[in-house]
Amino acid sequence: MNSISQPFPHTMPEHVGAAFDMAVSEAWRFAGQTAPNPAVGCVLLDARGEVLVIAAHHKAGALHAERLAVEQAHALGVVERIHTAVVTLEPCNHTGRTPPCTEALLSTPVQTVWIGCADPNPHVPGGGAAYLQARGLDVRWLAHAANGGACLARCKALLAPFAWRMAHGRPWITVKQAVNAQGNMVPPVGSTTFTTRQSLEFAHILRRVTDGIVTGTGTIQADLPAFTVRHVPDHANRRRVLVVCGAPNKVPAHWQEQAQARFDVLFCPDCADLPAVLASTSALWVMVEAGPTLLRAISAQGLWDDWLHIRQDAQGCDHFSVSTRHDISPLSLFPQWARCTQEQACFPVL
Ligand SMILES: NC(=O)C1=CN([C@@H]2O[C@H](COP(=O)(O)OP(=O)(O)OC[C@H]3O[C@@H](n4cnc5c(N)ncnc54)[C@H](OP(=O)(O)O)[C@@H]3O)[C@@H](O)[C@H]2O)C=CC1
Ligand SMILES: Nc1c(N[C@@H]2O[C@H](COP(=O)(O)O)[C@@H](O)[C@H]2O)[nH]c(=O)[nH]c1=O
Repeated sequence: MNSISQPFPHTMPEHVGAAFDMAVSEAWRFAGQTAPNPAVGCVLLDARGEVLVIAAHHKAGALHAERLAVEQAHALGVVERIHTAVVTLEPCNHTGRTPPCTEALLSTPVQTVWIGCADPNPHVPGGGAAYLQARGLDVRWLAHAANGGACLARCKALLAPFAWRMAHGRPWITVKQAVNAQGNMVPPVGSTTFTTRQSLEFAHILRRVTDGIVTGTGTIQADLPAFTVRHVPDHANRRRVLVVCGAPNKVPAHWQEQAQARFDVLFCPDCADLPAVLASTSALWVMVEAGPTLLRAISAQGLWDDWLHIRQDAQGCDHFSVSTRHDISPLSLFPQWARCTQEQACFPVL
C-alpha cells in the first residue's frame, strides 16, 4: 500500500463515501456465496459523481466486481462516462479463474480509483494499485483519507472473514447462543427453539451469510436439526459445510443421510481440532449452533471470533448483544448493531 505516492492525508468527497456504502451493501448481499473468494463491491461514477453502475462479486468463478461493473457499463452504454471507480478491495492484477481487474478498469476512461482494503491474500502477486498508478490513474486509499474511517471500517468488516482466513488459516467463527429468562439454553420439550420470530429470522440470516455450521452431537441427538435457511431468502444451489463435534456413532444414520444431501458433513471428535477441520474446507465464515457442553469447550479454548448472545427476558422479549475478540467484526454490517447498546432489544436486518 505504501508504494503509492499521493498527498497524505487527502479528503474523500461525499459522493465517494456514499459510493463505498453502496459497494459494501451490494457485496454483502452475496456474503455466504463467494467462498473461497471474498465478498467485494464496486461502484462506477461519472465526473459529476453520479452513480453509473453498482456491482459485486457473486460467487467463485463468476466475474470479479470490477469486471462485472465494466461489463454492465457497456451493457448500459455508459462506459465513456466512467470517471471514478470505487472498490472495497484492491483490484486484482493477476489471472486466476478470471483475468486481471486492473486491465478491465484500464479498458475504460476511468481516471480515479478509490480503494478500501489492500488484498490480504499472500498467494496472489497483488500490486494492482501500483499498476494502475503507473499507468497514470489517480489511485486513492481510504486509509489515507482524513475522513475515510467509517467507510474503511465497513470495507474491513466486509473483508474480515476472508482476511482472517488468509492470516490464520481458518474461517471466522461466530457463536450464536440463545438463553431463556431462567438462563437455560434448552428449549421446551417438543420444540427446537424458544426465541422470538424476529430472532429466528435473524438466525436464518446468519445461516445465509455464513458458509457453514458447527454443532455438537448432543444438539443433533436432541433436535435432529435441519440447519437449512428458511424464513428468509437463501442463495440458490450452494453447498455449505456442517461440522459435527463429537463421536460419529452418536449421530442417527437417517439424520446424517438427510444432512449429506445439503451439506458437506465433517466430523470433529474433539473440538480442539476444529481449526484444522475448518481449515480443510473452503469456508470463510462459520457459525456455531450448539448446546451448553460444546459452547463451554469452545469458550474455554477461545475457539471463537465473535459471540452473539440472545437473552430472552421474562416478558418474552429478546435482547441481543455481541462480544468480539477483534477490533472489527462482520456482524457490524447489520445496520442496527451500530445503535444497539448491550442491554437494548434490537433486531438486526439484512
Ligand atoms: N439455545 C441455543 O442457542 C441452543 C440450544 N441448543 C440445545 O442444546 C441441547 C444440546 O446440548 P448439549 O447436550 O450440551 O450438546 P452439544 O451440542 O453441546 O454437544 C455436546 C457434544 O460435543 C462433543 N464435543 C466435542 N469436543 C468436545 C469437547 N472438547 N468438550 C466437550 N464436548 C465436546 C461431545 O460429543 P461426544 O459426546 O459425541 O464425544 C459432546 O457430547 C439441545 O437441547 C439443544 O436444543 C442447541 C443449540 C443452540
Ligand atoms: N433453541 C434455539 C436455537 N437452537 C438452534 O436451532 C436448531 C434447530 O434448527 P432447525 O432444525 O433448522 O430449525 C437447534 O438444533 C439449535 O442449533 N436457536 C435460536 O436461535 N433460538 C433458540 O431458542
